[in-house]
Amino acid sequence: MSAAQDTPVARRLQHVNHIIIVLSGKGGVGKSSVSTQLALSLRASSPTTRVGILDVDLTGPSIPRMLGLDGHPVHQSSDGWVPVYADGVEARLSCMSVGFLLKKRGDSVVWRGPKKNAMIRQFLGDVRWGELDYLVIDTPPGTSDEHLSLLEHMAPVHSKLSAVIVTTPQAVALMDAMKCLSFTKAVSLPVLGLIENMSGYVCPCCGEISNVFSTGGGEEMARREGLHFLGSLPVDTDLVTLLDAAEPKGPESRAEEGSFELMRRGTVQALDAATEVNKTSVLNDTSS
Ligand SMILES: Nc1ncnc2c1ncn2[C@@H]1O[C@H](COP(=O)(O)OP(=O)(O)OP(=O)(O)O)[C@@H](O)[C@H]1O
Ligand code: SF4
Repeated sequence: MSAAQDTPVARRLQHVNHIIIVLSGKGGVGKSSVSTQLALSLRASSPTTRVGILDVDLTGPSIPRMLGLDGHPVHQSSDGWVPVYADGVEARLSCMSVGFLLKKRGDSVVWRGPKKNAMIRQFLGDVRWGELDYLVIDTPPGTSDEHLSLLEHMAPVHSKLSAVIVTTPQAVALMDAMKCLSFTKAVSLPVLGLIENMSGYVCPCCGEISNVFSTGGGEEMARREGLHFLGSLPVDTDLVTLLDAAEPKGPESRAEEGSFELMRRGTVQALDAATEVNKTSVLNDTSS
């Protein structure tokens, strides 16, 4: 690590292998649900895989609720903040969110850019993530102060930083997803691929998938833009029940299910492909 890179953020992230930033152009498309399910699925991929999930949706943090961790206290140790473990003593799914710091559920954060930036720097520089295979970061919709702060602190010190974009199939959501994509190009953030959420509806009686809205728009956008398509997730009433449940639940409850497993596999394959490209370009750079 060069002196310029020896920052608190660099020290905290040096044992984090991949960082996946989850983006969506539009609000309410299921970005937090996808972040949660991606983290759960990655954790379930092997008995030793360790995953962190950082919620930087500062004005609307929903990860604690989705993981059944609402109201959990955060411990401050002499060596920084201890993340909240969604799986108790196993400690393979750690979580940090501004939601843990609010006095009560439903309180809101009304901060300007500099204060948000300071909070994000603190999350990245003070949380004791330890060794992680993946750190999944849930962000607010659109591209705002939070996204710029994340990149400002992480891009100079971490080489395996990438994004996934979540969209729904409707044209308005796809237009906003395109804006997200253009943001990633402007800031040179590699995109692993696109996930289409709320793609069809799973009948709770027979499991049949019906296309209530349009479907396939995300896949079409991925093809057009030369992105990996990481999978489509149907509207699933079971998922709403699980995510909205106030009671803590087993964190792997949905992880083995088909569409999430496909999304996890798509993401891991895209990460492997991106790592290969990096290796090849490093080899080319050194041989020229
Ligand atoms: N595939 C799905 N099937 C059924 N319900 C879903 C699905 N994806 C998300 N939801 C539900 O839609 C609502 C919004 O989801 P979520 O909070 O993940 O969206 P978001 O894009 O993160 O929102 P925000 O813009 O507030 O950050 C939640 O109630 C969630 O349970
Ligand atoms: S999908 Fe099948 S079970 Fe569901 S409402 Fe239609 S016919 Fe009934």
